Amino acid sequence: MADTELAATIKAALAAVEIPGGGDLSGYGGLSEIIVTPSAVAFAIAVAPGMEAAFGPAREQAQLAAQAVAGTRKVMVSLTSGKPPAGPKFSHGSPVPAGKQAVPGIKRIIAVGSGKGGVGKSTTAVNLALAFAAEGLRTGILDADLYGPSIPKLLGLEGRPAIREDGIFTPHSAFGLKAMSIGSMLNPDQAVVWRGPMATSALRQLLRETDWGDLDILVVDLPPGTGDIHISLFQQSEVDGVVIVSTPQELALIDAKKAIDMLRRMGVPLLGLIENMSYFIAPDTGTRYDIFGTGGAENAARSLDMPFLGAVPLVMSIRENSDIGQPPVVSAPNGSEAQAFRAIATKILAGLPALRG
Ligand SMILES: Nc1ncnc2c1ncn2[C@@H]1O[C@H](COP(=O)(O)OP(=O)(O)OP(=O)(O)O)[C@@H](O)[C@H]1O
Repeated sequence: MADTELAATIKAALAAVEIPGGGDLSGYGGLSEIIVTPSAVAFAIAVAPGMEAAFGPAREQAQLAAQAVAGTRKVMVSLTSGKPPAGPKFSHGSPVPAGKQAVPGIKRIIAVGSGKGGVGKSTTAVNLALAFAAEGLRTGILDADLYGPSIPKLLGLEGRPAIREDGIFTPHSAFGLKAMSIGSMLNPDQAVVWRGPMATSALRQLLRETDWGDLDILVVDLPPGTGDIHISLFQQSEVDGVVIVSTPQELALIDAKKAIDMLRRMGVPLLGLIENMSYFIAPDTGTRYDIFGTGGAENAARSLDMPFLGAVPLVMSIRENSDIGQPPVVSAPNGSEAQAFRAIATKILAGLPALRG
């Protein structure tokens, strides 16, 4: 069944779920969009404060009704309370929709995603965060790639984050960034097997139970693709925008397009596409080789009607310095790699709406 068809079938099935005060869930204004991904189905029921317990049975019935038609996909139904339901979909300038909560002290959140793994998403996230800090912004980075956390290595973080007496994490400090990663809480060789609810609750804790202080911007390094973590982050938090990293190959771009399509359907603002490992600079001669052709990601961005934010070359020094926890933006701030990341960061900042509150 196509995703849209499945969402419609689930919505129809929710007509059998009665809600407090009369009426059925299918026609209820607080029912969110039903998000269908290859492995999951998620939606939220927004209720007025104090009505959570009354809506509990409806949530359970909704879960069963959706699971009955969702096949092997995992169904996640969350009950959220806050502002009254309904109203326009999230967009800048409009109030925060029901269920989405700003993180106190953090003015802007941008997430870095990719269609497939290994395209340099985490490297980009770290260097963009450092470039924002170099612009004078108080910046944090959150490693939400719980299945393959690489921020500790990229920033050379050592040890576990301190935990205050009230259970709140104190983030690591690295090159002027505040940084949190589940990676610093695991043994180096520990295989991470997160089941969906565990992963989403771990993300919630890392984001909301960390003493970030006052930040102008928090960069979130997402897992590749789209899954539970994305759904949970975008449903629960006000994310100002997502940048997508892709390499120029056709296959990587196809995956990037799929992720972009899914994010659009979640109503997440897309800030633009970055092409990483775009071209190769020979270390001995400095000659540029367009090994994958040119303009692939730029054309893809145009066809997707989203900004192209810039290209980062494939350079040995990026890999070498990243592997030893010395990202180019701080280890060689005047080098061409650092300049490439800084130019992209400037473009992202120019495209962001004014600071919240
Ligand atoms: N522009 C670049 N030039 C050379 N090497 C790069 C470049 N960008 C990333 N790399 C290297 O490619 C590897 C993968 O990068 P990274 O971990 O950032 O990718 P990712 O997309 O976050 O991967 P994952 O799916 O594991 O999260 C790393 O070894 C990194 O140092």
